[in-house]
Amino acid sequence: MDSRTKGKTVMEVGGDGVAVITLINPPVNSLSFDVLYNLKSNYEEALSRNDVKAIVITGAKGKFSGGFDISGFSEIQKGTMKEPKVGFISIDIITDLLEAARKPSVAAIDGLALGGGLELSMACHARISTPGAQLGLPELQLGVIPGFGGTQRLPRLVGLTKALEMILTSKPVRAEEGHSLGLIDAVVPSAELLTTARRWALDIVERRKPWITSLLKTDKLPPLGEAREILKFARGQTRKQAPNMKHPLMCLDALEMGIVSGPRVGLEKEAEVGSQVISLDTTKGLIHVFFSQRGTVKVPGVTDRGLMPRKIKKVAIIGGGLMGSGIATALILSNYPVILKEVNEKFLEAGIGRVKANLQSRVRKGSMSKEKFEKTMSLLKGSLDYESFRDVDMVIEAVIENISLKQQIFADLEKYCPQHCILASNTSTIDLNKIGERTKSQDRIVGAHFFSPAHVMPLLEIVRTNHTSAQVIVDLLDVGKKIKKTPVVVGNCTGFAVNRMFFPYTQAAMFLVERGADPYLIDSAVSKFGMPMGPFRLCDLVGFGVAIATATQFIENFPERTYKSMIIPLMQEDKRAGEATRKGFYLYDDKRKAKPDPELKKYIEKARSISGANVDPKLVKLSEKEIIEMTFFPVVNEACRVFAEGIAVKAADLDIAAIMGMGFPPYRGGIMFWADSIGSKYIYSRLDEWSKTYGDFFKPCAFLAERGSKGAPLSAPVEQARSRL
Ligand SMILES: CCC[C@H](O)CC(=O)SCCNC(=O)CCNC(=O)[C@H](O)C(C)(C)COP(=O)([O-])OP(=O)([O-])OC[C@H]1O[C@@H](n2cnc3c(N)ncnc32)[C@H](O)[C@@H]1OP(=O)([O-])[O-]
Ligand SMILES: NC(=O)c1ccc[n+]([C@@H]2O[C@H](COP(=O)([O-])OP(=O)(O)OC[C@H]3O[C@@H](n4cnc5c(N)ncnc54)[C@H](O)[C@@H]3O)[C@@H](O)[C@H]2O)c1
Repeated sequence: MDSRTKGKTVMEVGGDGVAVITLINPPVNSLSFDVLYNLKSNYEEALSRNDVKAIVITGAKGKFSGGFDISGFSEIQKGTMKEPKVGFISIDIITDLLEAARKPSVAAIDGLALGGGLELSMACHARISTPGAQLGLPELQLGVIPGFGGTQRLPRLVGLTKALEMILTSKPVRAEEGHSLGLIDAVVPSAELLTTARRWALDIVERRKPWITSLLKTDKLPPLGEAREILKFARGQTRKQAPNMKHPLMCLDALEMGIVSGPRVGLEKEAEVGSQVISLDTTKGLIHVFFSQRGTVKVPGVTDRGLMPRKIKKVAIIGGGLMGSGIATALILSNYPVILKEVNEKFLEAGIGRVKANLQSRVRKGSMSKEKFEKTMSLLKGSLDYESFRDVDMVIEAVIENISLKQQIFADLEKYCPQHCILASNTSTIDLNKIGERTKSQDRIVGAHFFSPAHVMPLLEIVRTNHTSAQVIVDLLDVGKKIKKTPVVVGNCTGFAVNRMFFPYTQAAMFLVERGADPYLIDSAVSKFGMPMGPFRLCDLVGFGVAIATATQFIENFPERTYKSMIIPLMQEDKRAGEATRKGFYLYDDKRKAKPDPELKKYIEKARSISGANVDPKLVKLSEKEIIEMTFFPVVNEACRVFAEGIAVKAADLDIAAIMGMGFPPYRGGIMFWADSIGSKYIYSRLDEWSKTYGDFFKPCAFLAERGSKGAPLSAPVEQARSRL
């Protein structure tokens, strides 16, 4: 293969008259333009050869195709690649050359057929798949739309309602379900895939099997009036669930056009819309997230050294509270045997009970069978001492946030655990060097910072000190992958990456409220921006105890940029501690529904009199845009510090940390990507102005000042010398 080309197809013609065209573009046989143009020429050859009666399309190495090559979108966005004529691939090649051919084709699907991969297969005249293969159109998740005919063929194969569900949720179905839906014609074992597909193709030629053109099918489509109603409902839901994104509605336009005006017009609309969505800002953000998420496991100086992860056969967890039980759940769900240690029988029983409850909720929802529940629970053993720690490969400490307790535990672990054992802590804020101070095992001490609830939240911050060995990081990255977390490797400091970014966000909100801004308007603006909830609703959810404990760490470590507000401590004095006490910034009813509380004013006024802050008429009347800037620019400022200090090795890691740890909207690409879309110059000038009026909390850091003065992107790499990793 030419090193400049990305993938190819190969064609082999058998003695039976079947041409097998194989898609080859590792690792997932994505459909790059090179693959697609190769496919076109192979196809033309197959159609012109007299010794070819039928065609089978398949993918190399157990995967049909993961869809269009996503890097192609980035290249088109950057202008480094020219987009082909609108409709050239979907209409000229896939429809007019392939589907309308006078020789039939069958798709032989192993492993997966996603996005453009499934769309290509739907243009074939039959589809044979192996069991368990994943079939789906996940394009909306990337900010694009199914653009190789998927908006037209999927509803015609599986019906409008199911097609909408698959497209709007981006969720794939397994081959067995695909078979019952009519998407797949037969499911056969891997070893029989090609022979069955070849035979099927010849049977179509011989008219022993039907020659089905998906685009012309109408039997699964509802009558027009009903279809319009279904689409109207889908539009309403989409507007509610994705209010800041245009591409899902544009996708529905293409789908509707095909139903109302026929599939050819639908294909044209799909091609037009497909090309328009590529340049949307939200699409740029989502595509950036796709690659950034996969990039977090590439850590310079760690993962490029040829180290192989060691096998972790058994894990011990210390502390079966909220976090320990969640971590245990995540591990046993991925088949790791786990020992859970607690202080006494009562706490141990409670911890195991929490793990059980986590799994039982899956059984109740039907996503876990009773047998699987029993089997999974059998991987968990309780313990009250360290005797059973003698053969564990990794320990994760998750006791309360108390330095001397953690120091004692790590000293004990050094005595009982084998020498190779990884010693991890789930601390949210404490310096890991302090935790390991009483040991000689600094090279195997690492942070494994999970987020609550640990068995649900997708992020794992892997915290590395200057002493942690690369091998330990490689091992933990592997565990992270096995338990289906997205790991981000960060350096050691108070709050690491996520909590450091989180802190100024709530602080800024408190600052604004003390100067007269309405907390409920702030929450509403932040939710509209795309966060799952505003800062005040979040404080209520997390609880004021946690909020105060975290604030204390920040006041101690970063006093020069901490805004000290008394609102939360004053409420806590009055036994208002957030949602758990049914009173915080909001009042909560039995169904946990939040409603504004007029009494809140009282606490704000009292806090204002303590801090000496005055109501500022400008801040009382902030627009939504100004609220977003005043709450998120301080976050950008802190993210810049984290980046400049080398706590994060790549700006894109902070994007993923913000999305998965803070709930920052993925379609904005993450905190640094969003900041660059606004421009460093503007962010710097706003913070600089506020710091002059309101004090050092807003003061732009040196990194932001330097880049802002030049208007340079914040995400451009920091010189290696300054990076800590
Ligand atoms: C006009 C166009 C119309 C069309 O309708 C649009 C589309 O088809 S849009 C597409 C619709 N399709 C989708 O949205 C599917 C997107 N892909 C996925 O969901 C998962 O990657 C998949 C399930 C396939 C494998 O999961 P896994 O086993 O956990 O593995 P992994 O996730 O770690 O990936 C391994 C490597 O493969 C890379 N790569 C993967 N796919 C693509 C791609 N399409 N392209 C390029 N690269 C791709 C990935 O970056 C990574 O590279 P690296 O350098 O090693 O970091
Ligand atoms: N709660 C969160 O949202 C969150 C998120 C991320 C990280 N963390 C961190 O996780 C850790 C645990 O937090 P949590 O919320 O699960 O606390 P928790 O109070 O719910 O649980 C702590 C558990 O540790 C047990 N324990 C105490 N000493 C022990 C010992 N010597 N041996 C065995 N067990 C012992 C306690 O009995 C208790 O059950 C803390 O370091 C915290 O900072 C918490």
